[in-house]
Amino acid sequence: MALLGARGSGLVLPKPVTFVTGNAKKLEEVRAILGSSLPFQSLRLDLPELQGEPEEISKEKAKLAALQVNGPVLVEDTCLCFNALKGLPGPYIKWFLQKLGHEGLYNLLMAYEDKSAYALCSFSFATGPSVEPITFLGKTPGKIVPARGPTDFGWDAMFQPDGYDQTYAEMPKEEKNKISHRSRALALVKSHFAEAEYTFQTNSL
Ligand SMILES: O=P(O)(O)OP(=O)(O)OP(=O)(O)OC[C@H]1O[C@@H](n2cnc3c(O)ncnc32)[C@H](O)[C@@H]1O
Ligand SMILES: [Mg+2]
Repeated sequence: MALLGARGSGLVLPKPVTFVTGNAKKLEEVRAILGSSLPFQSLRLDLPELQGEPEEISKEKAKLAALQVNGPVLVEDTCLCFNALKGLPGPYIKWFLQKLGHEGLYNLLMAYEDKSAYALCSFSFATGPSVEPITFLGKTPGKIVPARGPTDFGWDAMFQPDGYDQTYAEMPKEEKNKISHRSRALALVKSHFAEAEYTFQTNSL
């Protein structure tokens, strides 16, 4: 056995971290945001869509992923929360978007003057299947608008972050990645890894 990344005095992990998601667009953003700062591998897997509070959903997702991978995993769950609807659709946004589309989602807010919303990303990291995951939250406030821009990533076209006159979909990717819910949560993930100084075990041939 040899140790990789042997700068650390932290916990030795049996394998590299695997980011588990069924969403190629998420993976693309996670790659762009992390760059070479936190090496990881990815596994395309549709984990169950759970119910509950965002942090709990994310933690449960990490436990399920760690069982599949049998090693360290990173997962995330994303919510889109309408303030007028007391945070709904929240973690159920995937089904709302799938059934109602952008227009139907916007129409949910027709009866309300308050179009404010926030995007919330909950990353969870588990070092293995029998270890309690740690969660990192990132939130970006904004408002819900009729769809503008490309519609190839979820609800990007209908979310306009505060302080911008473009929707996430209209912004250059680098701009979204600077201020997004995902990048804010990943900044905390990065700090955690910097502090924890994990080292990774690898088989040396
Ligand atoms: O396998 P996982 O990682 O769960 O991928 P998913 O697509 O099922 O994702 P979620 O369960 O977190 O559901 C979130 C929904 O919000 C969408 N979404 C996630 N991040 C987004 C972002 O940054 N911008 C726009 N839509 C996003 C995503 O396409 C889903 O419809
Ligand atoms: Mg999902």
